[in-house]
Amino acid sequence: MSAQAIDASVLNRPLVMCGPSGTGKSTLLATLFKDHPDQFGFSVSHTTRKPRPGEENGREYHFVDREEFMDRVGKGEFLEWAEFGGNCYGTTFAALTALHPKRCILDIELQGVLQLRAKAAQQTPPLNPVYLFLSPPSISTLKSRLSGRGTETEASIRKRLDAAKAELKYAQEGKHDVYIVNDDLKVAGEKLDKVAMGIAGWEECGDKLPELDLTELD
Ligand SMILES: Nc1ncnc2c1ncn2[C@@H]1O[C@H](COP(=O)(O)OP(=O)(O)OP(=O)(O)O)[C@@H](O)[C@H]1O
Repeated sequence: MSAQAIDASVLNRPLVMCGPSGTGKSTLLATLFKDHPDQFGFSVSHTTRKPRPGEENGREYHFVDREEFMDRVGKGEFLEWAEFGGNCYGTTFAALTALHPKRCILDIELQGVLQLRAKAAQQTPPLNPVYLFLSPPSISTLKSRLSGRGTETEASIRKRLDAAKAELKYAQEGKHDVYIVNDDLKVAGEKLDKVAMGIAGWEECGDKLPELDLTELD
């Protein structure tokens, strides 16, 4: 545990990790979780896709059929949901509550962030997430990280770059609480640590969003 003052009230606020695919969210979160075991929790999402070998209901996902999923959508249980490739995916408010007293970390895409923004304040008790945007230092770095990861096809990289454009455009509106530029992994990691642990001064420890030319993503 850090010797610095911790703002306890902030730990009740879900931390929403935003940022384009390939910026380094998973890499930084893996270090955060390793450095602070049992302090944070990732919510288990619901999906209508079939479990893959080795996946367990309630661990990787809550696996449900479309009828149940839509029933839950109708009841307003999801803080965000979307359909990808013919399957539905979403996060319920209950999945967040289940993590208590661990601080909940959400890694969601722009559409999810927008839904969460619209619904969070209406919950009882109201949810007051901290929205953190992880920015690449440049568009060329983002591209090279995405292709360097070796996990994506050309088509999937194209899709991710299109989505990155929307993510970055939205970030430029200045609506996130904190921006961190992931240039040097260690420096970015220290900042994420401060924000996630709610260490006094976390709101001011971020970076200025770099001026990125989004046409480089065309
Ligand atoms: N600061 C950094 N310097 C150099 N390479 C980095 C840095 N941060 C991340 N990377 C590398 O960039 C690639 C993308 O990182 P990562 O998979 O964490 O991105 P992500 O934002 O979680 O993407 P997705 O949303 O698709 O899961 C990885 O190969 C990772 O090792």
